[in-house]
Amino acid sequence: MNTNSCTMIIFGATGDLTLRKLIPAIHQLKWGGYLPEDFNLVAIGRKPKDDAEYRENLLDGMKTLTNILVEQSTWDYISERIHYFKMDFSEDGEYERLHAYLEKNKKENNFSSNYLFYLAVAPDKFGFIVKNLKEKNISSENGNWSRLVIEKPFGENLQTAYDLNDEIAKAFNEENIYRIDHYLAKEMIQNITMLRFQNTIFEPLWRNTYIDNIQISVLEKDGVGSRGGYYDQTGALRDMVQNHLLQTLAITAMEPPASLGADDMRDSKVKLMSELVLFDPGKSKTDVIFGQYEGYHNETGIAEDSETETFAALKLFIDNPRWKGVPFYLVTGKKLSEKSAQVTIQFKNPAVCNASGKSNPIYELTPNSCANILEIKIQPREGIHLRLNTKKPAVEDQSVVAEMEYCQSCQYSFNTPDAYEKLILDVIKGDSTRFTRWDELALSWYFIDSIDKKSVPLVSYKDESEGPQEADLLLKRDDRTWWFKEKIKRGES
Ligand SMILES: NC(=O)C1=CN([C@@H]2O[C@H](COP(=O)(O)OP(=O)(O)OC[C@H]3O[C@@H](n4cnc5c(N)ncnc54)[C@H](OP(=O)(O)O)[C@@H]3O)[C@@H](O)[C@H]2O)C=CC1
Ligand SMILES: O=C1O[C@H](COP(=O)(O)O)[C@@H](O)[C@H](O)[C@H]1O
Repeated sequence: MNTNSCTMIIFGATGDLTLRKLIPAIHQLKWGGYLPEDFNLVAIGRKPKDDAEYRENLLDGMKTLTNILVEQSTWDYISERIHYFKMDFSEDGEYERLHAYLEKNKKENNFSSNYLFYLAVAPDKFGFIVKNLKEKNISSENGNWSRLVIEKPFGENLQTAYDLNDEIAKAFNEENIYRIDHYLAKEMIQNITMLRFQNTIFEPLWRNTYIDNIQISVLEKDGVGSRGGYYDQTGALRDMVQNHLLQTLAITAMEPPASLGADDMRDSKVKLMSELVLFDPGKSKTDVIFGQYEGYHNETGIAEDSETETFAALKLFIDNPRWKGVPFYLVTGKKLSEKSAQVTIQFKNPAVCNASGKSNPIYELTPNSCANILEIKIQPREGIHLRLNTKKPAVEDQSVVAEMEYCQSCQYSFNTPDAYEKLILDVIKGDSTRFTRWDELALSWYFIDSIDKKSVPLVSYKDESEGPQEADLLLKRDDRTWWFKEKIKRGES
């Protein structure tokens, strides 16, 4: 048995995720020499196509939707191993055909008996597919493995997430379930752990004594595109905040784990997730802002009277001694003026700045520009930005801000693997460190469910703007500003 050989079976293989992320990731894995030799991909879609047409669609998608450089011999190699299987996965009867197809290919074409099932489908389809995989006995035998990769969002709220988890647990053991959150595989999100725990200058300051507030912003330039049907049922809170933003928050704010191993890391994140609170759940109205871009109703698949939020900003707290009193501001939205993601840690003002303000000749800075800032840049540019106060070289004493920039993507751009490459390889190797455990997920839903969505008014914002003004007021009330806006003003990436 070759544990690294694999037959990957993608449900939803004609969809956006497969085109934009999964196939490019397979291409890059092969190009980098990481794809197992014994690899085949069964691509399940309901549209009538043959292999040649499907492979052509994938190649077009890679060329037009991604910026990867398609290498001809790499593409020739993987495209031969991609097999289109027409199937309507909402029909029970179809699974017997799939079973027979896999068995036949195992015998005749040496397909590996290690199965990687990838559910790149709308969340309401997860349970049905998994139930049928189990009932129709589509799994590996004789010491081979069957692993299940489930996309996000995992459920629509705490209850449906529980129901889904129960359904999946009937078919797969926890160690074979890989709940994906691709932000966990982004280089700079992983780097947060290194930065905190491998630099003596940060960890002692990582607490309310020294930190004023933390901001996590994930902004997107694109609108909903071809995903209107899915997105309109989901909204920004469930599409982005429940998973990517809360996971980023957990990694930023968790207590030091006992080790950097999968379970210790996840134990620390679980503890943190259990401590998330809105200042006052009754205050969803003021501490949560929902927006919708003006052109949203013109997108395909959007209900005429849709009130789905495409922008969400919120202020929350972590109820533990380390973070008591420190607000965390989260923001995400579509159709904004730029695509970027960052975590910004604003330290407290130095005493001299607070005490004297403009009357002190040393500090002619405004309180905002006085604060030390540590910015972890996740995308598009990966890196770290640190803002320090220094003395301006002059006869008189004056301070000046020194902006220190480390551009990681400038140094490593060609070698940095995309998140999906790392995640697919992790599944093939059986390493679940970068995946979400059930208890983390349940707690994140518990927090999201505490937001009284109905009490939050929906405001409109201009396409390609910086979001609704109401989001500014959320910080202005606290005498603060969004750091991502400061960056846009200065034209930084
Ligand atoms: N797109 C992205 O950037 C990201 C997506 N995700 C997650 O990935 C999952 C998939 O998203 P995405 O690819 O965007 O969704 P799409 O709507 O683009 O794709 C869904 C796919 O499922 C297929 N499908 C639907 N019903 C059936 C059926 N009964 N039988 C066979 N095939 C069917 C569709 O086929 P058909 O074309 O015939 O309708 C389509 O190929 C979601 O859970 C999403 O949250 C996560 C991160 C990023
Ligand atoms: O999970 C999702 O993520 C993408 C954004 O991912 P990124 O890696 O490009 O930042 C988002 O567009 C999509 O709506 C959501 O489902």
